[in-house]
Amino acid sequence: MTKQFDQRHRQSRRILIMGVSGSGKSTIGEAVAEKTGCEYIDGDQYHPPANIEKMTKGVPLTDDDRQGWLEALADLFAQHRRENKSVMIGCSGLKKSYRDILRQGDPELIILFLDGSYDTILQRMEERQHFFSPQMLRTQFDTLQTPGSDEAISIDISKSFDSVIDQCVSELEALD
Ligand SMILES: Nc1ncnc2c1ncn2[C@@H]1O[C@H](COP(=O)(O)OP(=O)(O)OP(=O)(O)O)[C@@H](O)[C@H]1O
Ligand SMILES: O=C(O)[C@H](O)[C@@H](O)[C@H](O)[C@H](O)CO
Repeated sequence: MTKQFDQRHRQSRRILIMGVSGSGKSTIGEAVAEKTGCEYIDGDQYHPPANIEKMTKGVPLTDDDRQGWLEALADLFAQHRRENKSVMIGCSGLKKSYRDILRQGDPELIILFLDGSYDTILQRMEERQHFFSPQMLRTQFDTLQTPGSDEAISIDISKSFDSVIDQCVSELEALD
């Protein structure tokens, strides 16, 4: 078991946990946030109803559909930064330009990229109940602009659930 962060000796920080649909943002993000003592917010909660309706019908979102949603998440990062509070937000953040919008909320944003293959993620998606259909996974990979090591910390999600959580926690601890 990885040790908990000692909150007394650490600055607050804002963390984006990103990756295609089904990469584990909600499940891994919530567990990592809990272990590191920070709040977790699922970006899906901030989609306007029209976006959810579109995805439920199997229609991928466009840049325009995502614009206001990304701005709302950037505002959340900014609010936490102003209040000197830590937060982790799960958001696909597929394109560099999307991550640039999110960084407007915090230029020092820490990014964890949940990196996995199409086949691994497809299998996991097929085993869950969710409004986002596995048939749309290909479009997520088509849109994804993989962040380099200068932009994000890459996490290998092919491993077990606990091992992925431990990877995330140790990477964050290493930043302390
Ligand atoms: N390392 C892992 N090993 C096995 N299953 C995993 C692992 N990580 C996540 N999962 C499972 O994969 C599925 C997808 O994870 P999750 O719903 O957290 O992804 P997500 O990125 O939040 O998806 P979405 O963006 O569509 O909401 C879940 O059923 C989750 O339990
Ligand atoms: O940018 C996008 O295409 C969307 O954010 C999707 O990735 C969904 O929000 C989500 O991941 C499905 O639950």
